[in-house]
Amino acid sequence: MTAILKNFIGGEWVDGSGVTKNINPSNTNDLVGEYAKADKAQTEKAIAAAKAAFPAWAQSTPQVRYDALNKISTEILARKEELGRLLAREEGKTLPEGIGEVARAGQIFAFFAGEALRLIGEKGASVRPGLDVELTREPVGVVGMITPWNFPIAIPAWKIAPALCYGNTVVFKPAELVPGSGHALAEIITRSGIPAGVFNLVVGSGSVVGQTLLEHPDVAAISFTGSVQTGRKIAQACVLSNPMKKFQLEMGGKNPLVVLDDADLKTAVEVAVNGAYFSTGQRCTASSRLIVTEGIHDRFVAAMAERLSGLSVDDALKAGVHMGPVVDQSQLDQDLRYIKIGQDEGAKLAFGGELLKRENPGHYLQPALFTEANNNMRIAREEIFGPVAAVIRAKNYEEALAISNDTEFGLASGICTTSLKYASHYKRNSESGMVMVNLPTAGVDYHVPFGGRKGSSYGAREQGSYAREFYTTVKTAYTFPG
Ligand SMILES: NC(=O)C1=CN([C@@H]2O[C@H](COP(=O)(O)OP(=O)(O)OC[C@H]3O[C@@H](n4cnc5c(N)ncnc54)[C@H](OP(=O)(O)O)[C@@H]3O)[C@@H](O)[C@H]2O)C=CC1
Ligand SMILES: O=C(O)CCC(=O)C(=O)O
Repeated sequence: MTAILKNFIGGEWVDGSGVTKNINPSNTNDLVGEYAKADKAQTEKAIAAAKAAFPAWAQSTPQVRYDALNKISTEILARKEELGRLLAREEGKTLPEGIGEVARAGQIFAFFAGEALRLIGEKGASVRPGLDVELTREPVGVVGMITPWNFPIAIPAWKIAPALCYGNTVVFKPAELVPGSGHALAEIITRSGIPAGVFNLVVGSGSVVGQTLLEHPDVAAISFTGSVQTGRKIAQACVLSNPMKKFQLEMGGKNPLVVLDDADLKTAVEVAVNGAYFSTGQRCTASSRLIVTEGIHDRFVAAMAERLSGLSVDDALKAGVHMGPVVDQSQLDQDLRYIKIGQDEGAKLAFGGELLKRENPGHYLQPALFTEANNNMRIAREEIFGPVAAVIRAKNYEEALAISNDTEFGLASGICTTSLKYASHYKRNSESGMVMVNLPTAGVDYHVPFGGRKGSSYGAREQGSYAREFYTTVKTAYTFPG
């Protein structure tokens, strides 16, 4: 019997009113852990604790915040192998991917430790004689964080670190499917020296914990990453709440990767395989539309099929595995449903798409590659969120660009080409928040803005110093010295 891991509310570890089980998708007989589920009343307590802690934390010195964030970073980085193993075990990323994600979380805390020292206001002349104008940034208040299962430590890190850095207090709800990494992060945060109530962890469902955060008048802002469907509900709730809440939404993608005739074939295949299938394709930045021009199309498809046949799909913790399992049965059902939809729509399943059996029972799916797809098909328009990509043929660069932009999403996009002219044109004209040249659409730096356009994102950018737009509010002060 393992102990049920508790929630952290107002500086204390507390029992929940239910339990959520964390199951290893590589081996569904393996119980990773059991976690106390918070109910509405406990979530309200966490909000009250965060509200009470806010005035003092908002006034804390940059040195205090630097020290806390730096301490969190140091512990995460020192334990990256162990935490990476936990992450891979609960989410199904491969071990190197899990360790990489943990390292990224540690680096994010280090970055925001430094940011705490860099937050300085501005002073300027007034348009009226004799007056001074000062611009300062103040924290927003209690921030509710609702995070998804696909990056169980990096996404919480890139929300919690800036929130604390700029003087906000936090109520953090990890995805119920993968609470382990969020819980481990919370333990580390509790050892950082921050006062009780500044950071609170409430594991529980979106419909209870998430909904309470959305409805509560003392939550000033919501930072959300997840599906478009839930994102819309969050936007609505934040606008209808009284007072209205600030909110930021990072949602889906249907990210294009354009491959031009002049691309280096080997590079294009590596970029496409990484972008579409690594992390089991469960990245909002994954390349799910591979838009390939006529002259390279057949060679690209043949090379992709060959490369995919060499990928090892197995237990995320096994050495040498390229792709772990799908996160759970419901996501696997969604992937299989879309594979059937693609076939029914007339696309050709050129590789994969079948369930795989491995030593232990898990959600193993052979990466699927469709060809002969067109951009009107559902497999080219709707986010699948699994290891499924579709090749769409284009006559030339101009048509490839038009297809690339013909989507309701706009998170990431990429192009493989050796032409400076096309690369430059694509960077300027691709309607996405992040553009990659000869690089996978997924996999980004932690010190620069992350976010998209159109249906992919709403509100201020996350990550890097741009995160301050969301986690602070600007005050304009006028002084007449007399
Ligand atoms: N763009 C991205 O980064 C991601 C996109 N997705 C997409 O979403 C699909 C479904 O995945 P899923 O995890 O269910 O995504 P959701 O959008 O449902 O979940 C994301 C987070 O929102 C919470 N949530 C759900 N409903 C509510 C609500 N009514 N009020 C407040 N919070 C809520 C969830 O809680 P809980 O799940 O704990 O109940 C979770 O913490 C995927 O197949 C994929 O297409 C998923 C993950 C990330
Ligand atoms: O591509 C990345 O590095 C980040 C992807 C991401 O944030 C997501 O899938 O939610």
